[in-house]
This record gives sequence, C-alpha cells and structure tokens, in this order.
Amino acid sequence: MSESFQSAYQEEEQRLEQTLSLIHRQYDELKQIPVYRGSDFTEQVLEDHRETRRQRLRRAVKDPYFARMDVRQVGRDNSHILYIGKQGVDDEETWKLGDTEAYPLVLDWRAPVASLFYAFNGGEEAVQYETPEGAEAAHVDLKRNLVIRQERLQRVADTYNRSSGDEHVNDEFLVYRLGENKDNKLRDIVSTIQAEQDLIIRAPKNKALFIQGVAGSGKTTVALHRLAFLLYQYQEQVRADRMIIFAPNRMFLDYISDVLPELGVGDIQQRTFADWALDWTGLDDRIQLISATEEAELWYGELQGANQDIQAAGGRMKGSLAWKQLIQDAVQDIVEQAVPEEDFSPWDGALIKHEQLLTWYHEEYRSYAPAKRLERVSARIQRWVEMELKRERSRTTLQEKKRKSSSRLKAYMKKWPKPDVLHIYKTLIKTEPVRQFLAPALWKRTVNDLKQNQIRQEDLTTMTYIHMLMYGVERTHTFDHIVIDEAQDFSPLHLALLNQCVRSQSFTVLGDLSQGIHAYAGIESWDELRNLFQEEDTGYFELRRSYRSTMEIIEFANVILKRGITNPILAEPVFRSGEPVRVLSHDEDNQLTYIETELMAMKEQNYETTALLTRTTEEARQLAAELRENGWEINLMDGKQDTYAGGISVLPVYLSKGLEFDAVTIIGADSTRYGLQPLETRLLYVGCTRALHRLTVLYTGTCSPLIDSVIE
Ligand SMILES: Nc1ncnc2c1ncn2[C@@H]1O[C@H](COP(=O)(O)OP(=O)(O)OP(=O)(O)O)[C@@H](O)[C@H]1O
Repeated sequence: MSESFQSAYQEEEQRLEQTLSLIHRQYDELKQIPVYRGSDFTEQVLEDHRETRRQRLRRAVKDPYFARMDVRQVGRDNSHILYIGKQGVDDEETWKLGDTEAYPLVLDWRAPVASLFYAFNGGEEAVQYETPEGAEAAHVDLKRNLVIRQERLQRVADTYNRSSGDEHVNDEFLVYRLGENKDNKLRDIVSTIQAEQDLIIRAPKNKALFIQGVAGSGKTTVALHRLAFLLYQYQEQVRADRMIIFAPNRMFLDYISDVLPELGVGDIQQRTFADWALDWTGLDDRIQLISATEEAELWYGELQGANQDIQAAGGRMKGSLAWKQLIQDAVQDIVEQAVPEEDFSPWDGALIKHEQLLTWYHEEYRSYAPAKRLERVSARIQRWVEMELKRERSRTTLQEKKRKSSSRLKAYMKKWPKPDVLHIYKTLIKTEPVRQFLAPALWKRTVNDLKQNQIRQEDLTTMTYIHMLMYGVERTHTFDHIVIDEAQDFSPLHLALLNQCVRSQSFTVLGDLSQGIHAYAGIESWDELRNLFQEEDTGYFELRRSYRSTMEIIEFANVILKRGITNPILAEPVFRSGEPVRVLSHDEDNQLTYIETELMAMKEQNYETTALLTRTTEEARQLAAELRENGWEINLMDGKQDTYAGGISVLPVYLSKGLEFDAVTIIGADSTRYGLQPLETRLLYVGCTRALHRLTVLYTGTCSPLIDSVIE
C-alpha cells in the first residue's frame, strides 16, 4: 500500500466516523420527539416530515455516501470537498467549508453540482454545470470513489487526482464494479454513472427522449435513474404516483423492482402495457387476451416460425398510423352520426324533435367526451319524459303513458350507439374499409377471435385507443412522465395513444433495434415513433458503450450482427477482459454431458446466476426435466413466471431479453436453429449479450453461419 494511498484511507476513515456520528446525533434527536398521533392537521404534517427525515437518516447510516469530489469554482482559490450520496443529508447539520460557505453534510447525487462528478472526464478545462440560477463552471481536483458497508470504509479508489499529474480519468473502479457477480436483481449505478448516461438522466423533462442503446449499455438502469432525477429536479411539477414505467413482462418488472427503492424512490407505477390497458378499459374480465409470450411462442415455438413475413403480421398492420387513422375516422363516424334520424315520441301527442336532439348532442354537450355526451343526452331525454308525465292529471292516463313511454324509450335508445369498446370494435371490424385494410387471413382471424371474445396484443392496443377516443383521458389519469423500456417492441399506435395520456410529451423511450426480436409487433426504425412529434419536441441519444459483458463476449456478439444484419449498430466494450468465448461441437447424445460439465465449471467459479438458453420453450422444458432428474436445482422459465429467481435458469432465448447472467450457455447453436434471417440473428445476439463473464456456445451438426470461430 503506497504512503499516499494509506493517508487517503486514514483521512476518509476519520471523515466517515465524523459524518456517521453527526447522522446518528440527528437521528437520536428526532427519535426523542414523541410520535404525534393526534388529529391536528399542522402537527400531522410536521410528524410526516419528521418520519421522512427519520427514514432518510436510517438509510443514510447504512450507506451515507459513495464518492468524494474536490471542486474549485472558476475564479476562486479555495476548493470545496463534497461528499455525494444516494440522498442528501439535510441542511440542519452543515459542514462549514472555507470561511463563508456551507455545504450539506452529504450532497444528493441529483444536485446540480454533483453532475460534475459524472461529467468531468479529465483535463485542464473547467466543467460547466446547470443550476437553477444558470450555468456555472468549476474545476475538479479530485474524483474519489468510496465503498462503505455496515458503517465501515471498505475501498478508496481515485478515478482522478489532479495532483498526481495524470490528466485522465481512469476506469479502474468501473471495471472493478462490472467484474462483480450479479444476483437476481438489477442494481443502481449511482457511483459509476458515465458521462453519456448522465446526459440522458439529466435531460429536460418536457421532451420525448428517444434512446437507441446497444445491449448492456445501461438503458433500463439509466431510465430508472432518470425517474429519480426528475422527481428531485421537478419536485413541484411531478409526482411519483403519476409516473409510470412500461416494461415487457412481469418477470422483468420483478428483476428491476429493487432499483427505485435503492434510490429512495417509491410509488412509481411499474407495469406491462397489457396490464395497464386492461385495467383502464375494464376489459379484463370480459375478454381472453393472448399474452405477448403466447404470441412470441407462435414465432419462436417451432423452428421455421421466425422466417415468417414480419410486414404482414397483425402487430405491424394494427400498430401502424394508417390503422390508427382508419379507426379514428370510423369512431368519428359513429360519434357524428349517433343521433337517430327521427323525432322521439314517448306517447302520441308528445314529441322531442330530431333538431332538438341534434342541438343537445352536437352543441350543448359538445365539450364532453363522446361516451359522456351519450350518457348526458340519454339522461336529458329521461328527465324530459318525467317532466311531461308530471303534467298529467288523470291517474289512468298517467299509467298508460308511463307504460308506453317506457317501452318506446327502450326501443328508441337501442338506436343510439353503445359506448362499449368491445361492441364498437366488433362492429368496426366488419366494416368494408377495415376489411380491405387487413390482409384476408388476418381479417378472418380477428373476426373469429372476436366471436370467442378472444383478442391479441394488437387488438388490445386498438381497443384501448377506441376507449380513449370514446371516454377521453381524465386529468387525474394523466401521467407526468412515461418511460417505455424495450420500446422497439412498441408500435406507433402505442405511442400515439400514450401521448394522449401524458403532459407535454414527457417521455423516455428506450430500446435497441438490433434486439428487435418482436419486430412483428414493433418498429424497424426509430423514425416510425419519432415522426409522431415535432422535431423540436424530441431528443435523440445513442449509447454505444456496453457495460455488461467482457470484451471477448461483445466482440463475439458483434460478429453475429455483422453477418446477419445490414448496417448494424455495433457495441463498444469497456476495457474488461475475461475468458475467450467457447464454441463447442458435440454429438447429439452427449449434449447433457457437455451441459453438466459447464454447470460444474460455473459452480466452481461461484457464479450466482447461470442461464442455459434453448431455441424453443419445448427444448427448455425437456432440458430442465433431464437436469432435474440428475439432481440439479433448476429454475425453468417458460413465460408463466412472475418472478425471476436467479440460480441456474433454463429458458428459451426469446424470454431472456432484458435479463443478465454471470454465465450463459447457448444450447443448439446450429444452422437450423440460427440461420441468417434477421429474427434469428437478433435472437442469437440477444442470447449472447446476456452474459457478463462467461459465454459458451454448444452445437451439433453444422454450426450456425452467424458464429465466428469454431473451436473444437
Ligand atoms: N455506468 C455503469 N456503471 C456500472 N454498471 C453499469 C453502468 N451502466 C450499466 N451498467 C451495468 O450494465 C448492465 C446492463 O445494464 P442494463 O440492463 O440497464 O442495460 P440495457 O441497455 O437495458 O441492456 P439490454 O438492452 O441488453 O437488456 C447492468 O448490470 C448494469 O448494472
């Protein structure tokens, strides 16, 4: 241990002791104040505030800060020592620095000045950062990472120290972090956010931000950090319960579920689009939805599936803007022609003229959403009938009028359209323009589905759109911000619909076209989604550096893309070297032996998460059964699970999207399973890029033409 390192370590140990004792003191003081349980409102608010502080301090004791940064404002001599944590420790206890200035004990990582820690990449130049008062600039003299566990300092690592004479920021701490094994949950990255990621996290709120990021570039992680940032930066404008993150399936949601709590953020909705749409439309118990996994199974369940024509797929046709327009026009027709072309007469001699009904519907209630207008007019007709009945003096005639009006009203109201989404969709699908728009087989399938009250993902999107057109979006249901992860699987219709449900097009939309294995339901170019907005209302970022996998794995995966896709976006690795990718050929009947040898090797290396990726679900089931018979503890994932358990997982490759594992073995990488078609290329690419440290590829017969070198 060098002398300078030793003295840095001692200095940080002392500082930690001092900070912890101040935090403990604040906490003890708060604890001594009895908890208020009375009904006085002001006292309740104060108690709430105290409870929030108690919780923050409890968290701060465990993990007070992760970095130190020494900064010098431009034009000043003295530098400030700032400690940066996942949350600030408030101003009541301040740590006086210099003569006049006071800084919080711990600075929140989202504070403007903390952005210097992420943005500074070495060199002599001062770095700019945004503050509410405008741009400021400062020099960074020291960037230091600190690992603290259970109140003890465990690691001190300088990524930049001006006094050392080296003007570059080094990646050592990042590489150390990336080299760690992963358990079954995604983690926060506050201590090592990279400059290109920080730009996205701190980008202004009121833009539709599109992020194309290669596999492992941190898209999901960055999106979650961005939500935490927006809540901090725009406290007055956004609320956690009015933010939502859409992710592809419940298992993935479980996998990412720890990040926001780790960042001290609660209440943000994390849902699949289907779950959200079913709730909103109330269709849940009226229809049978074919799940996205079942849909994927149709494409990847048997080997030839992935070679079908994407363009003719239901998801692409019914996700297009042309389809949206068709539906919008058809609903508009229903709405505009809602009033039956006749007068209404509850009994002979009483009449509401057709013109009167038109005025009520088209003028008086025009500002309401169509469904509400229909409701209002219906209520008004009933009220009118009741008033007319009140004028009748004779009891017998009154009874007669009541009887007559009730049956005539019933018959008349049947002529008005029903604002029921399922009913409307069933009607629309049979109209000529819709029939002509959809390919005959697709049209027939939809009609048959609907007869059985069964729908597919793309029908759900369409029906949710119809629901929005008919019922509008209540203000209380409008989101302050929407994150869409794996957005390459979303259609323009999805986005157009969600754009009606969010204030000021405040979106973070992220994905990777190279991983578009559900392109039959999604997009092939970001412009398909970006074109929905004015140019000045969007932002576009590309993340090309990949943090998940070793250099060897990324280079191997890049070859797959180069061979199967024209003009692919290739990942750039962080300089983290590991073992070479192993491509092994074996006989059909000794596959299990090879797999078990792999599993033994992974066990020896103490990997916490391992995946065996098969091409189809059936293959995964079979393999899991064989391994279990041999005594292995296996988590079979076949799309029915809501949680991700870690350990040894056996799953079809298409279900591995978004997840990561210390080690991955691809099973059956032969030319029949992974040909040169785009969907199969993307599938193999997704599979290989799930691995952090070790990748093995097994095949029998002829190796996939997508694969680089064959080491027998
Ligand atoms: N700046 C960083 N510091 C440390 N780890 C990082 C950083 N950025 C990303 N990672 C790690 O890289 C891995 C990949 O991140 P994430 O899953 O968010 O990427 P992604 O782009 O969504 O991946 P994919 O599209 O392949 O599913 C995670 O383990 C994450 O913790």
